Amino acid sequence: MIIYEMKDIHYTVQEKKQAKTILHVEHLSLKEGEILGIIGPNGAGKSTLLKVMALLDPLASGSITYRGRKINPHAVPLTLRHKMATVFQQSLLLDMTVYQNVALGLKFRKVNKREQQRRVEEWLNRFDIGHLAKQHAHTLSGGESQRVSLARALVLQPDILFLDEPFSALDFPTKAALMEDLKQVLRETKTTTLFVSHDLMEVKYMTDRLIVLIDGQIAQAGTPDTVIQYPNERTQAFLNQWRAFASQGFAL
Ligand SMILES: Nc1ncnc2c1ncn2[C@@H]1O[C@H](COP(=O)(O)OP(=O)(O)OP(=O)(O)O)[C@@H](O)[C@H]1O
Repeated sequence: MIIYEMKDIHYTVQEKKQAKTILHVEHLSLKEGEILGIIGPNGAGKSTLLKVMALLDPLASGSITYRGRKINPHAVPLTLRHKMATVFQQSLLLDMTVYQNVALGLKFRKVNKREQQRRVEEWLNRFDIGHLAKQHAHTLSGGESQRVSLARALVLQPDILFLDEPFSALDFPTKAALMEDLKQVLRETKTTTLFVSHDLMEVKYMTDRLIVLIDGQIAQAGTPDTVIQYPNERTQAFLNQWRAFASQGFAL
C-alpha cells in the first residue's frame, strides 16, 4: 500500500538574483514497509529531496499526500511530525548521556517514565550499545554515535524513517557492521524508510527499490539489481563515474 506520494514537486533557489530549479520530481511514492533508496552524484538534490519529503523544508511547490491526506508543508500538524524521524550524516547528539539522548523524543511525546525505560533499553540493546547508556555522547566514537542516532530515531517507532547518508562518515568495517544491524532491524520492524546515499554498494545492500536522481530529476527507478544491470544512458554515466571514484578494485 502506498502511504506517501509526491506529485510535480519543484524546489527553487535564488542564484545570482535568478530563480534556479534544483529539484523537479514529477512523481514519487513510498510503499508501506519498503526501503527506498535515493542515489545520485554530489549536488544531484538528494538531501533537498529528503528534507522536502520529511517535511523539514516547506519551500517546495507541488502536492504531498500522506496516508490519503493532502499535506500543507507550511502547516504540518505536530502529530504528523511525530510520525517521522530523521538521521543525518552527522549524529547531532545533545550534550547528555546516551540514555538521555535516546529517551528525549519519548519525553517530548509524553510517554510515561516506565515505558520510556522499557523502550530505551530495548533499542540500546538492539543496536548493541546497552553498555554505553551512562556514557556522555561527546565521548563516543563515530560508529557508536551513529548507533545512538539510529536508536534515538527507531525508539519512536516512526511511520517513516528518513536516513541521509547515515554511514558516509564511517570507516568501512564500522559501516559494514552497522549496515548489517540496521538492515535486520528495518526488516524486523517493517519500517518504511527513505535512504539517501551516494554509495552504490550501500543502496544495493540496503534497499528494495532505487531511484537515481540526477540534476534534480528522477533519471531511473527500479530494483537495485535492475537499475545496476540495465542502466539507462543517464544512470550509466553516473555508474561509470561512481566506479571510477569507488574504492580501488571494487566492482559490482
Ligand atoms: N539554499 C540554496 N541556495 C543555492 N543552492 C542550493 C541551496 N540548497 C541547495 N543548493 C544547491 O542545490 C543542489 C542540490 O543540493 P543537495 O545538497 O540537495 O544535493 P545532494 O545530492 O544531497 O549533494 P551531496 O551528495 O553533495 O550532499 C546543489 O548544487 C546545491 O549547491
